[in-house]
Amino acid sequence: MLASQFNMGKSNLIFRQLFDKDTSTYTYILACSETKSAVIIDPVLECVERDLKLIKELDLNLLYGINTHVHADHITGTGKIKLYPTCKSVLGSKSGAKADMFVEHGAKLKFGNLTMECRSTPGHTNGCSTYVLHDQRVAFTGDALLIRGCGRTDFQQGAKEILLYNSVHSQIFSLPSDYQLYPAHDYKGLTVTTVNEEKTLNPRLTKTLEEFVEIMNNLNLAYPKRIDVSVPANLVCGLQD
Ligand SMILES: N[C@@H](CCC(=O)N[C@@H](CSS)C(=O)NCC(=O)O)C(=O)O
Repeated sequence: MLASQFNMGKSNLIFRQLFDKDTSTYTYILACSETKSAVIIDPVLECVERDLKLIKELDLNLLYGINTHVHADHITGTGKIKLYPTCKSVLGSKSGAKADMFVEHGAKLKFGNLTMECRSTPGHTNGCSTYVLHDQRVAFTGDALLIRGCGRTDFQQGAKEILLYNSVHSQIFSLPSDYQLYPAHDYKGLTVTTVNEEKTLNPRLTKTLEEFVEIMNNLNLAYPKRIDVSVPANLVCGLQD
């Protein structure tokens, strides 16, 4: 069964998980089935036509284009999606980038009869946010927590291993263990995890803080290929000329 067909708690959530294979990025379309009010999380510029086509086919009314953070590996699609008349771009208040709306830790975003809580989860970047739908028992973790991994901590705002470790433990691992977690990327073909799975199986975040710092300092990842174009564009929300 596809993740998008799971019945997640209350059934008034329309849920679609979309994938960009060039950057291994997940984009999510979420909507209230009663009102058709919708949000899109982490759209990729090159996939905007696909996303808007689906939004139209499902007869949704897009309210928010949310970026979980300022991405370094791809240009966000929110600048282009904002051409959709009712849509406002949304970013965490500590992101240091442009957006129509900034959300603080603890803020609630409503779309139709659904409510999403914003939790600040810095470390990969300063403005990283995780979005939680408590009634549906799901959270969208951006790059803070990946399936059996986590976002790197070696660029943008510098070495932030301790910050990321504390963010994940205090804001994501503190959620009930059955909550499903959807990341912004997966590089191994996985689609979804749970709080319990990551609390017990994550090879980085189950370690002590000292061990975590050591692991993160030895990832030896190549810089994202498109970082030099992506970050400047995303600082202005990927806005189109
Ligand atoms: N090869 C990709 C970039 C891969 C990468 O660095 N991914 C980031 C998230 S996107 S900035 C990351 O945090 N990875 C953590 C990990 O453990 O893989 C490219 O060139 O774009």
